[in-house]
Amino acid sequence: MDSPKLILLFSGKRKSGKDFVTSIIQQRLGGSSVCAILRLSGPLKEQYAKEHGLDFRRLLDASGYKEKFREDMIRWGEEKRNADPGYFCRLIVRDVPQPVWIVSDARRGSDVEWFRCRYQLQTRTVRVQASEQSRRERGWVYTAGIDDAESECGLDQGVAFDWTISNDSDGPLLEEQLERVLRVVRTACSSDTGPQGVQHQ
Ligand SMILES: Nc1ncnc2c1ncn2[C@@H]1O[C@H](COP(=O)(O)OP(=O)(O)OP(=O)(O)O)[C@@H](O)[C@H]1O
Ligand SMILES: C[C@@](O)(CCOP(=O)(O)O)CC(=O)O
Repeated sequence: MDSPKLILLFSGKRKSGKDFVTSIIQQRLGGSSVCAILRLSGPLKEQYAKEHGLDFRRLLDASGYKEKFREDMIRWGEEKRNADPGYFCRLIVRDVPQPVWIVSDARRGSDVEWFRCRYQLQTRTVRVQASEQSRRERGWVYTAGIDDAESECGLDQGVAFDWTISNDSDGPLLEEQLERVLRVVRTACSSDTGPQGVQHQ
């Protein structure tokens, strides 16, 4: 099994900026040769697109396309997860050589448990927070059945996040907040023993 030095599990509501923030972290760490961004929704969207004759690439981007199918994709993914909660987790960690893994879309307690159980020392959790106003400005529209369901609310309680990042244009500077996370990642990467004893700040 591949053994990463550090795994950052990101979660946050729709349009909080998970993709935006994780991509900055990847760039700051030196790009995709050092840091892999893994999406639980990647294999889900790929299989869903195949079965339903959809455009997989467009399901991955930040446009409105994926929103047309979100409710049904959630239902479809939950069927798989109910049968096997680690189904998508196992798929995304296959053959990942980079020392730092970012999972950009943890949504459920079972996602966090899966990583903590297998990579106890390496796993850290990061919450991306944004106001409803910021999220609306980025295109979010409240949708009953999605925004009040497990896919969006599964990690609202029950996880003591190692870091919470505020991603609002009128909030604390993003770069300064990310620097705290980056310091810990760099320390873990430069230590022979990995993240043991590396404290978050
Ligand atoms: N701090 C920011 N400054 C400028 N644009 C931002 C910022 N954060 C997010 N955005 C933009 O807002 C949009 C939504 O962000 P992003 O796709 O990262 O959110 P997300 O949490 O991954 O959303 P979803 O889960 O709904 O796909 C994107 O177009 C992104 O570029
Ligand atoms: C179907 C689903 O994977 C869509 C995720 O899309 P995105 O991370 O918002 O691009 C959400 C879920 O798994 O509950």
